[in-house]
Amino acid sequence: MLEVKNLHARIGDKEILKGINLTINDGEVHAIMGPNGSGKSTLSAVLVGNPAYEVTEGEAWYNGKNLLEMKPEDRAHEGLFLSFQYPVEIPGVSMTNFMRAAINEKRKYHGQEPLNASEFMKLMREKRKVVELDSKLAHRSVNEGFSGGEKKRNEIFQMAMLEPTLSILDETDSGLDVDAMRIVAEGVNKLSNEKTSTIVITHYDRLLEMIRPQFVHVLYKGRIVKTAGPELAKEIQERGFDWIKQEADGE
Ligand SMILES: Nc1ncnc2c1ncn2[C@@H]1O[C@H](COP(=O)(O)OP(=O)(O)OP(=O)(O)O)[C@@H](O)[C@H]1O
Repeated sequence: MLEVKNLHARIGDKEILKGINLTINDGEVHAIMGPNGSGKSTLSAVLVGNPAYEVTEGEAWYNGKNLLEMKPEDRAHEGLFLSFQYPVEIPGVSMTNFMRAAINEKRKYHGQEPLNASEFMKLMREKRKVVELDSKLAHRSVNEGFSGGEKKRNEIFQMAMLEPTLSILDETDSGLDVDAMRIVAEGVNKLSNEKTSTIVITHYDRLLEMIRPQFVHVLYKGRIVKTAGPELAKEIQERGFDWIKQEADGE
């Protein structure tokens, strides 16, 4: 699904990613943890093609394609999805129109006919049920005046609609309460299958208890310095990051 090799990236003259190596196979769920400022959000931004970051070295292959050479919108059309730490509000654009444009752009990219109004509404209804999104929210402007939890549910709804193959959920510091965490976790669990993969960026062991990743990575100073199973998240919760920092700095 995804193979990242020796990825280096910077913003301005500050190097943030300093050689990331990460392999994600179909059907796997990976968690990325790490102290504040270690580069977690930067990694997700670079993978989806945020132009603010410059890749200076390394490679990223996504289902056999050179991810770094693809335009950001094509990465999305190819099935990459990023859920933001802080979802944006788009006043005046209804969720329905927003999703219809997104779905039909993706269909066009794959040489498919656009969905007509009734096909689209049927899909909306189906997916709303999966993530238990209130129909009133679906008819309002994108995220406008939504509570934090409603924005999260809405993002998971967008994910359900777009059927990504690789989802990156950046939940670091997003201040999720227990209910919002459950929404994210249930959404990920319901939408996961053997052909999709997920990267969850989080500080919360609670979220990982619900999502159960097979791999937990620790990012520190722009590198993945430790990889283990879900027990690592528990250990970090109990012991913090200092011991991992010491191990990494001592090398
Ligand atoms: N636009 C920017 N301009 C300057 N520095 C930036 C910019 N974006 C990120 N950085 C810096 O890059 C480093 C890594 O930031 P990043 O947001 O990737 O960390 P993070 O691991 O996601 O942190 P957190 O856990 O606090 O969300 C930080 O030192 C940050 O200040």
